[in-house]
Amino acid sequence: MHTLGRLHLVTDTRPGRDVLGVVGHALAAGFGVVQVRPEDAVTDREAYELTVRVLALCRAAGATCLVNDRLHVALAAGADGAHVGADDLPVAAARRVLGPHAILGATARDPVTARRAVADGATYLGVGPAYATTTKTGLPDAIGPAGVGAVVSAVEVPVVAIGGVTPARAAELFAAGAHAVAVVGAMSGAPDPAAAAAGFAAVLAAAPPEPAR
Ligand SMILES: Cc1ncc(COP(=O)(O)OP(=O)(O)O)c(N)n1
Ligand SMILES: Cc1nc(C(=O)O)sc1CCOP(=O)(O)O
Ligand SMILES: [Mg+2]
Repeated sequence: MHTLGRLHLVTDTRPGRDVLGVVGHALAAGFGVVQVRPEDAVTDREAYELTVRVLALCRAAGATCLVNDRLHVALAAGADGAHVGADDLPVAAARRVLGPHAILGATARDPVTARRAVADGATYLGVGPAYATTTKTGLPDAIGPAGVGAVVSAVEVPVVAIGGVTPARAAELFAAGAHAVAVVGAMSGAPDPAAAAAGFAAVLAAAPPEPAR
């Protein structure tokens, strides 16, 4: 049984978004993980201050707080771990920076990359884009539930599906074996984030139990 939460909110620091408000709605609905993902234009000082505030909300809710890309921010703020991808520190280097116990996520879009990331020290994999997304540009084509399932079959660590995830699609991804889903736009762009969060929680409650691993 994997202990990582199964609903991940990834913060949206684009202008006009209510970052902390959305985090609050997600945590209240039972999201177990918040990943702080500052846009590139966000300074380290701002990223650190945001992480400290998100971490406090996570601690109060018993949730996990991760930081995307900026390992020094994760360490300085005392977050639970970090996430790296192809343009960030290599997984093995990130593991050396974070130490042996931190949660370390790595992006993997196929089974070969996934196995290598796990061998290098990743404790979970972010796999996508599951569906088309407008939140991040320059991504390859969507891999769909089947592509996510191919990675699930290749590794023992939890797979977190990301990219275009909505409540309806989350159900498909859980059925394909994803341990968790990670969400940006379906929460931060929702007219009613509390209702959106409740929708994700309802889908998780109805998901089939994971097979013992
Ligand atoms: C859960 C999860 N999966 C994938 C990503 C993407 O990380 P990366 O490929 O490094 O891209 P950026 O998010 O840094 O633009 C993620 N952040 N979280
Ligand atoms: C940050 C990110 N990484 C992806 C990947 O596939 O690696 S997809 C993505 C954006 C996800 O945003 P939304 O939930 O709004 O589609
Ligand atoms: Mg990255």
